[in-house]
Amino acid sequence: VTHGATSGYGYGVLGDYKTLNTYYYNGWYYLYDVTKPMNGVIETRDANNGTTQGGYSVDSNNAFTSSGQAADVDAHKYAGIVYDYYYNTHNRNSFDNAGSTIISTVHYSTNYNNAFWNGNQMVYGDGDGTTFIALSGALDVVAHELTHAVTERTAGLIYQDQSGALNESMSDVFGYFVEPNDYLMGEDVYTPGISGDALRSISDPTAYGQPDHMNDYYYTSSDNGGVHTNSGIPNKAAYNTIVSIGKTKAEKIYYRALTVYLTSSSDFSDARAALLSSTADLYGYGTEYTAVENAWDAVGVY
Ligand SMILES: Cc1cccc(C(=O)O)c1OC(=O)C1CC1
Ligand SMILES: [Ca+2]
Ligand SMILES: [Zn+2]
Repeated sequence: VTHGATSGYGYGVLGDYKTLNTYYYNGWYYLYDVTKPMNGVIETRDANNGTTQGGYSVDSNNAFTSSGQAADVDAHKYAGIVYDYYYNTHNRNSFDNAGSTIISTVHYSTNYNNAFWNGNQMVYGDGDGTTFIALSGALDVVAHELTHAVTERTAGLIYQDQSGALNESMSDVFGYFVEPNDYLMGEDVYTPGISGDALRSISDPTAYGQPDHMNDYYYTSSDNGGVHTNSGIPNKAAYNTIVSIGKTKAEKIYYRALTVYLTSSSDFSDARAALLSSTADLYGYGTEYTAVENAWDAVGVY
C-alpha cells in the first residue's frame, strides 16, 4: 500500500483499548481519519508540552499504545464520536456544516488544567495530575469543546454575562447529549484521587457551586461575568426539559434553538423564547411546550 486509510488501535487516558481510524503514508501511521461522510476529516496533533499546534500524532506500527499517546488516542476517537453525533442526529457535517477538518492538539503546555476551542481547533492540556488528568480523556469534555465551535458558527453567543453563560450551557448540554450516561461534566478526567465528583452537574448545579435559579445569579467581573457559574441556571432548565420530554425530543429542540433562533446577544429570557419557538415548530403547543415553560419557570426565567 503506498498510502491510504488504515485501522489502528491504542489505549486511552483511562487505559481502555480502542480501535482508531488512521492513515498510512511513507512509512508512518497518522491519527488522520478519512472515513467520515462528505469528506469530513479528523486529525490529531501533539504539542509535546509546548504551546504550538504541534505536528501530526504518528506511530511506526499503527499501535498507539505508549502512555504518551493515550491523550492523542482519546482526542482522536472522541472527536470522531462527536462528529458522528452531529452528523447522524442533526445532519450537521462538522462544526461548520461544511465538512471542515476537525483538528485537535493534545499535550498542550505543562500542568495545564484547561481545554478550549481557539477559533480554529480544539486544544487539550494534560492537567496537573491532581485537579485533572489529560482532558481529552473524557467524551463529554470533547463534546463540550466541539460544541463551542458549533455555537461560534451558528448563534455566535458572545462569551460574556448571560449570552456567555448560555454559550457555556450549550456546551454542557450537548456534552450530555453526546454522553448521556450521567448528568455530570468532566467526571472521567476530574480529580483522579476523588471518586464520584465532577466539574459540574446539570441535574444539580448547586452541588458544584453553581446557581440553579435566577435569584442566585452571580454578578461578577471575573470569568467573563461568571460564564462557568451562571451556566448552572440554563443547565438546570435543560435538565428539567430532558427529564420531562426525553433526550430524543430535547436534543432536537436544543439544536433548532441554537441554529435557528439564538443570536450573539441572546440572554436567558431569549433562550426560553427560542426553545419554546423550537418546540412549537417541532411538536406543537402540547405537552412538550408546557414542559419547556415549566422547565424555565422552575429556574425563574420568563
Ligand atoms: C476545563 C476547562 C477550563 C476552562 C474552560 C473550559 C471550557 O471549555 O469552557 C474548560 O473545559 C470545560 O469546561 C470542559 C467541560 C469540562
Ligand atoms: Ca458526563
Ligand atoms: Zn466551555
